[in-house]
Amino acid sequence: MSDLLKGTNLYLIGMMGTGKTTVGEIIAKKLGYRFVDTDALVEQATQQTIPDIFAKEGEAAFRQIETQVLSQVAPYTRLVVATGGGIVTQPQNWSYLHHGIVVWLDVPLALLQTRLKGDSQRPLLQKDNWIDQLQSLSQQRQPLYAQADVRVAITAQQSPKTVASAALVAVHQLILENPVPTTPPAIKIHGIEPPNAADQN
Ligand SMILES: Nc1ncnc2c1ncn2[C@@H]1O[C@H](COP(=O)(O)OP(=O)(O)O)[C@@H](O)[C@H]1O
Ligand SMILES: O=C(O)C1=C[C@@H](OP(=O)(O)O)[C@@H](O)[C@H](O)C1
Ligand SMILES: [Mg+2]
Repeated sequence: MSDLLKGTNLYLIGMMGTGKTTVGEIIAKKLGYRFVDTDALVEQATQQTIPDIFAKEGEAAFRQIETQVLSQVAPYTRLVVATGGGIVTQPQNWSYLHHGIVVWLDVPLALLQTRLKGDSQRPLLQKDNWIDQLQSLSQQRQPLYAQADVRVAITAQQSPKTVASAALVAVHQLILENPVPTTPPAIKIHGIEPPNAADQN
């Protein structure tokens, strides 16, 4: 499986609470890839927690840092990247996400509510009507998550390990259908003929 991926990064997307951070680490171990989490990288870069960044600088500032972190991660290979749930909302982020294979962890709203009840680390949910907010964000983002290469539909019975296996099966299937090229395809720039692919080796 690792061979078929040829170092291509996996980006996990999905709503808060779908398990991107938890499952991403397991997938990375299974693949012999490194694991990174954009939220952790944002916290490392700013030396602030996510709740503090939202409180002191606001969501727009957080999104800018998130994009910067994503852009710095994208040139690396052999990574499983757990993203923050809102990464899909910034169109420029997609140019980085599409460097790799984008995997959507899709969890029913009711299950997300169970997992996120009492959470204090997700600033967007720190309000009395957090369930409405979760539902509204999920609805708004649905078409964005649907731009993923692969969707993994998750039920309450699936442990993180089972979800990781299901995600890898789905990615494997995708690669069998669309093999990752060994060399990038030649690009034609301003009418100049690309060199013969054989000459590039
Ligand atoms: N498959 C699963 N089964 C049960 N609990 C899970 C599963 N995946 C994640 N969780 C739990 O749900 C919560 C949110 O998981 P997390 O990995 O932080 O999600 P995300 O990074 O997508 O917001 C955590 O408490 C985690 O332990
Ligand atoms: O959905 C979102 O907008 C957010 C999701 C969080 O990450 P997780 O999806 O890992 O919880 C974190 O980036 C921040 O609180 C904003
Ligand atoms: Mg996370």
